[in-house]
Amino acid sequence: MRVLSIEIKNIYKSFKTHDKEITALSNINLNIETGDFICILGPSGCGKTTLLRLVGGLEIPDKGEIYEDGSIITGPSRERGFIFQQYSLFPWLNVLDNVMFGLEIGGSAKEKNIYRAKTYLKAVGLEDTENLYPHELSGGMKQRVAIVRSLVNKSKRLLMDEPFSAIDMQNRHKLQEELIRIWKKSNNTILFVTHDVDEAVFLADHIILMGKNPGYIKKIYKNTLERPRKRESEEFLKVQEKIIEILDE
Ligand SMILES: Nc1ncnc2c1ncn2[C@@H]1O[C@H](COP(=O)(O)OP(=O)(O)OP(=O)(O)O)[C@@H](O)[C@H]1O
Repeated sequence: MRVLSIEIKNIYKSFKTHDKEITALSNINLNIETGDFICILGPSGCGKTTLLRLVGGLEIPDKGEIYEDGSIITGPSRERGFIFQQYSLFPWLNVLDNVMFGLEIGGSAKEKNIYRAKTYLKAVGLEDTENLYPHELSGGMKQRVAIVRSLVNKSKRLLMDEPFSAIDMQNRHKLQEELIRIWKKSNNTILFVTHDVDEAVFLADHIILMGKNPGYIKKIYKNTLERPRKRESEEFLKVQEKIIEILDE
């Protein structure tokens, strides 16, 4: 049986600026099942980041509720690991300490966490970087460390806001493949904001297509392409075309 992980009910969110009020999101409803890979796709300003921040508990809705495992989200939690476009590592800590930040620092729990951290770092090809500092890493390596940090923190949900957009295409594709591998193993629920159709089609089970003024959900597209997905396949291109068509409507 599939279990609901996040339930978004009738959400409205606006922001006041010095001279006007902007409605960022209007009447958003969405059910996300445990283990689902969701991509949120839409034009600039349609409220993708706002929606992710609401789920993260970093913003409070004006109206409506968001539930996590049946309880209303009222603030941030370790259950939800946030990964931003801007690298969110502490520059004064090395890779291992960044990954371990916030975890128990004593006794057998520490030993276990170090073991977990090292195992995950190895899984994403970062086993030789434990003692390096963020400025010594590439953008892709920094995002891998941020993902590992969420996993070591046992976040059941990863909230990712255009995490690979500053990374060159070849490495971006590699990171997408790694993320799929990690996701399959962990059964995490992932919400991934992107403005890149190719990325959404490659990653998502469900693509949330948004429109703007004010931000709303245009369509929830169920992406049934078989995995591993091949960008050059006819089916992949067809889904891409379909998505672009809906966005342009
Ligand atoms: N803190 C804020 N104060 C005022 N307005 C805001 C704030 N955050 C977001 N907005 C406005 O809400 C709307 C949605 O913004 P949001 O960043 O969620 O969109 P987005 O789809 O993520 O855009 P992009 O793809 O450009 O990152 C925009 O009009 C934006 O200007």
